[in-house]
Amino acid sequence: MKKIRIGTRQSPLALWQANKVSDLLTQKGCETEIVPISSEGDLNLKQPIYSLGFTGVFTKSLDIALLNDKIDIAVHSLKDVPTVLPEGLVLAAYPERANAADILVYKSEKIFEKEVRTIATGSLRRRAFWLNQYPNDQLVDLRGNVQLRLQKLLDNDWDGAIFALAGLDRAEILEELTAKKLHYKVIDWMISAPSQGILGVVTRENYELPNINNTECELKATVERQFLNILEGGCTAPIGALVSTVGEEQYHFHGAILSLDGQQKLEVEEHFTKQDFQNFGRKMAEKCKILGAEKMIEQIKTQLKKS
Ligand SMILES: NCc1[nH]cc(CCC(=O)O)c1CC(=O)O
Repeated sequence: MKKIRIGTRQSPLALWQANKVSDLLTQKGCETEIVPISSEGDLNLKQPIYSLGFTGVFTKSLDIALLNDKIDIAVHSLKDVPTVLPEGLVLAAYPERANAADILVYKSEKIFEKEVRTIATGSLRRRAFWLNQYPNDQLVDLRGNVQLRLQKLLDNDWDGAIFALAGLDRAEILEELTAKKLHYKVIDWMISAPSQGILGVVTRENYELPNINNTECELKATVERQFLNILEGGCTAPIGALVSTVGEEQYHFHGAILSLDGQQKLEVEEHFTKQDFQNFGRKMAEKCKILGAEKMIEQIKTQLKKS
């Protein structure tokens, strides 16, 4: 059998993820080769992500490598993968999900007593959720891979920054925080990004990938991404969605859309069973629309165009 060429971004987190998929394929008896490729989202760190002008800032160069047959599969953090893939490419496997939570990394326990905090994040969703909870806080933009972002937190006079627990865990940085005199806490009231923590493997449509899929992850990803796809319709909006397992073939959905300033929040929450998962993301998105989500999206689009 031919070697499977695994395309990945070059950040330590991306390489960890690619190696994870490589191990799974090796266990299936395949030979693999890691092919690092740089992405627009990694090269351009000056502009906020949403202002780069297209979705897929982290995935585009890997999509092109796939379509040009330079690689056989691309490994991504699924939350970076747009809900609609380029013609000819498909999501072929969802191998695992790490903890989906967002965490606050901070410098001092006094942060919780302050009246006004300065919090760094590059994510519209994290910013909006944070402002919803702490309307007086200052939010500053923060870009770069997780190592770079941690360094920027240390170099600046900010109180804290928000990260995906999965990212710090996989890049093996959680253990390093104490040595850097940093603390962290799960932000349990923040709804994570659709498919946060899930690994996604993209291939060409006709490519035969050995089975490394995890059907539980696929179910969760499908529901969360369907919710996102139907609500956002091609814009970048503060949207959270998380499916949790509550029993055998029993799940809980929690989703929300917020205004950019965090002042408005539409939240939906419901249980469902495996039998109903195919259309459940859509059902929850329609429920948000009835509550007024479309008007919020229009406002967000207008505000983002102006900024
Ligand atoms: N946009 C960057 C990105 N893409 C995926 C992760 C973390 C891993 C994951 O959520 O799967 C991160 C870092 C972060 O959000 O702090």
